[in-house]
Amino acid sequence: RNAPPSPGWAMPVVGHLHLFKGNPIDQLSAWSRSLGNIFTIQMGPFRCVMLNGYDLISEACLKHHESLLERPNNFSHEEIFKYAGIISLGGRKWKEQRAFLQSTLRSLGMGRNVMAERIRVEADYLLATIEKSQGEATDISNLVMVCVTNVICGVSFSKRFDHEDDKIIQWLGFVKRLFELLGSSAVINFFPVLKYVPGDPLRYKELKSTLQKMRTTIVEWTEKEKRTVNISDEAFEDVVQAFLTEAERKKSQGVKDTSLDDANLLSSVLSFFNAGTETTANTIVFSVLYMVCFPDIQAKLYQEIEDVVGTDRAPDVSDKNKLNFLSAFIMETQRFSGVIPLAIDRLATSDIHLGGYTVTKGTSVMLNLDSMLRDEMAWGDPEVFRPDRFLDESGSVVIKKEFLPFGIGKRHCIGEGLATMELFIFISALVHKFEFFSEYEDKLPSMEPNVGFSRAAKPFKVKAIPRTT
Ligand code: HEM
Repeated sequence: RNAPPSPGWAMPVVGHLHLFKGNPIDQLSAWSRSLGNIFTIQMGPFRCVMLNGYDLISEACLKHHESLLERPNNFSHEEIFKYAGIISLGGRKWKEQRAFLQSTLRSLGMGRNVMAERIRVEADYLLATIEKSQGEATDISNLVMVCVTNVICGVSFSKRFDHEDDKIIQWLGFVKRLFELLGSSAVINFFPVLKYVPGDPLRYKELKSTLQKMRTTIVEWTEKEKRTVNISDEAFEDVVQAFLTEAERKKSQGVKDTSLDDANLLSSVLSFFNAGTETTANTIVFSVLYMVCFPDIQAKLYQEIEDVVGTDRAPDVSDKNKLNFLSAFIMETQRFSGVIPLAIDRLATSDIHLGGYTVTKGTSVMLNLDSMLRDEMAWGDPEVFRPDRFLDESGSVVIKKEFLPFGIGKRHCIGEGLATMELFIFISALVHKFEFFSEYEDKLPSMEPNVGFSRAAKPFKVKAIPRTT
């Protein structure tokens, strides 16, 4: 039925899974080169259409948005989110959840700017902890992960943990193990019957118990029972308080059919942790890696801060519009690292006509964000790290339409504002405070990333030497 082309013969049961060779993201890019920007792959029982390039992705997300609101019924939505919360909901319930959370996050970032305050506190802790290393080679990735996790704890339920606190160390252990277990049991996504294999060869039972521990921890942290809710309160300091107040308000108005309930509160907060910590932490760690690998760029970043802000204080959000090279560097870090290569999958709920083909109802639709961030036509030399590509001749910031690391359309990343603020505050504080060097005199760390659900820098250590002012 005028379906987009596929890479070859789909075997019974496995479909095209047998054709994947090496890194799956590279394989998908290779197929887009041979088959074009739209193609079909059968992954076990799931028929998926892969979209590449700005034209098709923006057409799908902007013009056909209403047909792509739902998520497919798959393993991760079922096991991680139990089909609840902002990431997994679809249709009307998703619209309500999204509108509420979006306006709450926006309010937290305005006026007194509770968000910026919380990020600043974490940035100060990060600098102080790195300084304790006294120039010894250190892997900063865990430290950064604790700081961005604390930001999500603060924004969600006004909590922060000391870096040595058992609770946060245990949480990071869960997160690390969750990603490993999602890898080992991924095959269940395509063959659900494997859940029932005796013993636990695919670590499915361990996955379920890890997720249960994560949910219990979040319930504990939100301290719902201890909170008092007053529906006339307009001001709030965190998402949980705003959520409970709005839920109570709806109840008092007799609204019954609402997604503002306990199950969605828990899964939405869990979504913030799952979508908003590794992504942000990995980007910050990549920025330090690139500073080490490109000392001239690192020097230029510091020089700009010295010229525009001075050396007495770290930049704050009000300086952002004057620090054009820093903004360009952060965007190039996001483009070059491509922390999220594929957006979160969607389900076509009606037939969609795209690129001369028909995407039939019931198909999963996957958006290859990498195909835009590394588009040769758009960037010329996408394989080169060059922040200047985001500046014009007069030094003003220019952003190409293909720069979409947070996705596009109504279902794009809800945390974009928070993430952008975090990247600016953390990265500018690091540049201002330290000069970073490779662990070795004669060798730079590898820029080749580890690829899983997201991209991360391969483990590396840096020497952080405080700037003398
Ligand atoms: C550098 C950091 C981040 C990157 C690169 C990133 C990227 C993305 C991308 C590509 C998507 C999918 C968009 C789509 O399907 O079109 C997404 C969705 C999402 N992100 Fe982020 N994200 C980041 C940080 C955050 C933060 C800090 C939060 C915390 C609030 C967050 C929460 C979410 C949620 C809840 C969704 C699902 C939205 C929905 O389904 O409506 N993200 N993100």
